[in-house]
Amino acid sequence: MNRRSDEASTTRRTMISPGPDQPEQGTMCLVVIHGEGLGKRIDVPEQPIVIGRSHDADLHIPHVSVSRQHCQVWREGNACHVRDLGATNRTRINDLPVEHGTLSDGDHLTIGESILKFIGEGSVEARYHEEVYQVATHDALTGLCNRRHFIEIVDKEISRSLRHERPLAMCIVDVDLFKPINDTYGHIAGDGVLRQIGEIMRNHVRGDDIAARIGGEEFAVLLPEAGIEAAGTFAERLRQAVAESSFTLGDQPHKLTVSIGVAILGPGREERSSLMAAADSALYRAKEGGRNQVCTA
Ligand SMILES: Nc1nc2c(ncn2[C@@H]2O[C@H](COP(=O)(O)OP(=O)(O)OP(=O)(O)O)[C@@H](O)[C@H]2O)c(=O)[nH]1
Repeated sequence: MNRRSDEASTTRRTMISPGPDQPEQGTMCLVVIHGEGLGKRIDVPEQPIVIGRSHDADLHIPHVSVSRQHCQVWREGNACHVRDLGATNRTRINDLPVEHGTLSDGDHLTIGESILKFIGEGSVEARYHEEVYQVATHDALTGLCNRRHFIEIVDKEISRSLRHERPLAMCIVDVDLFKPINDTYGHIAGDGVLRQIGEIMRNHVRGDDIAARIGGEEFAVLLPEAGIEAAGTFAERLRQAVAESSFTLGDQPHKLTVSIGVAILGPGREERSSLMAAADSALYRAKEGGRNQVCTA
């Protein structure tokens, strides 16, 4: 028997994987592939949506080269239409300035110095961009929004609340005495605690509320349409839920608490920095007051 046929008779083939799952058919969308807003993605609906520098734009690109209301896009059947809204830097499709045009799969739409790629319906690429965007905007440990994404949402919600004269509240949540947990049980156990607190937060926010991990053991929740009373009630429920939970550390059940600072948008607090500073100083008072409590600004 020659060597070649010997190998052939003993070689086994192992199927490691049948291949990727059948990708879901994505809807048509635009993804920022260059410049400010990198990774942002927006579906193209039938109702026109606005891309621009304004916080009110459906796709907000905060860069000086982008006009406040730069262009509109909408779908009609399988076609994606674009209309320039009189932008100083005219909207371009595949680098040609347009007043009105349609996009085909893979076309580039230039908005100021940002370039968006159009991905037609059913393209596998849409899913890839969704996953990249998810990674870029979420915290890997807890799955909540990351700080950068949270800040973008806060800016947008502040602008919406001021325009419509609607309430907006922010809670900053800090784990009490977390350092001793790390020191006693190690960082991996500490990470497990953060993950569990993230899960409790996810179970408590609803609708349009946004929960985020904004620092090591610091979390935040933005509550659109909530005044001080509603936000305080939410924060108290969250505080209780954490206090009533059991955390396993070193194979033993443990109790943990959080302190929460709450602030609402209002005079002197009409910017992200002042709103966050107010929630932060309320949190400081909660810590000073003995922890495991909610303080409002
Ligand atoms: N396991 C883990 N620990 C982290 C992470 N980020 C920050 N920390 C730790 O979080 C701890 C924060 O401790 P401090 O800010 O001193 O506060 P504290 O012990 O929680 O006390 P109070 O806030 O006053 O109640 C530090 O030990 C950091 O090392 C993380 O991602 N994972």
